[in-house]
Amino acid sequence: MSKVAIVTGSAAGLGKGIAERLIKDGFKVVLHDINEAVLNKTTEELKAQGADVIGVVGDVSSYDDQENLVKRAVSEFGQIDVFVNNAGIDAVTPFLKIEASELERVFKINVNGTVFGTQVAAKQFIKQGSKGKIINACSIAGHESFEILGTYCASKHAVRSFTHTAAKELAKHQITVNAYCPGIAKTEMWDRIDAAMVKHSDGKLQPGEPFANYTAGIALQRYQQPSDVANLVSFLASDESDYITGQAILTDGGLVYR
Ligand SMILES: NC(=O)C1=CN([C@@H]2O[C@H](COP(=O)(O)OP(=O)(O)OC[C@H]3O[C@@H](n4cnc5c(N)ncnc54)[C@H](O)[C@@H]3O)[C@@H](O)[C@H]2O)C=CC1
Ligand SMILES: CC(=O)C(C)=O
Repeated sequence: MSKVAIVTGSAAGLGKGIAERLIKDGFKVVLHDINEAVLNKTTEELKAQGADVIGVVGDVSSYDDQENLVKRAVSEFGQIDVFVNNAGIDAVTPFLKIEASELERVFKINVNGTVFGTQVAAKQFIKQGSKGKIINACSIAGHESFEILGTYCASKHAVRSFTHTAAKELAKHQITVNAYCPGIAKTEMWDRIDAAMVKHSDGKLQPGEPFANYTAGIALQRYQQPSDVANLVSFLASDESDYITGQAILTDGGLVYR
């Protein structure tokens, strides 16, 4: 029987790449995103390629939406095996200008979203009496704290911490919890980060320069493709990773060394 994976924030970017790879690996996939129009487009695109997918609209920062996501997955496909907490947002602000609204917005999605996704997935795995795999989007920013990315970095450090705690508590149910930590991938997220870094540079940086500066530090001398990230998630979603839990694994072409 085919396994079932849920991937949040999978209408575009890294989440879409992960969904495509899991489909190739033989999974039925539940796509999920807050952006209904793009989600519908991606769902139709993948169905047209023969994939067994459904799309569910929702906001990861809402526990009810996450519960509904699992309910929809189970009613459509009968069970779940893998839950990828991929959805996340960025923020670029000099430290002295960080406001409460930014902290709340970013933590609600990146941290609360990951915690709620982990909770609803784990409850379903326990109900099924099956093993399960929870895979979280962390980042190089969950291992290192970069200038003017303070809120984002703190949220990803929190994701790494919750990955450790959840792994320890859920291991007795044969549920593993791991995280993938990408480096610099040219998705819409980095387009936004680049534009914001230019805005905060007082005319010192031109569009494209922040991205170029970050990628210049990559040992393998190229920026990341969604497929690079998906390769790691594919492994973490497979039985091959059964003896790995509580790890936040870097996939960054050689940028941050831990
Ligand atoms: N792009 C990069 O270089 C890196 C990205 N990451 C992480 O990987 C994950 C994916 O990043 P990207 O694909 O680059 O981002 P992206 O911004 O290009 O795409 C994110 C997707 O998530 C959706 N989304 C946003 N808020 C949501 C919410 N509240 N509920 C449901 N869906 C929501 C968006 O509509 C979008 O389709 C994020 O957690 C990000 O922090 C980590 C390291 C590097
Ligand atoms: C987008 C991201 O995760 C960075 C800048 O590390």
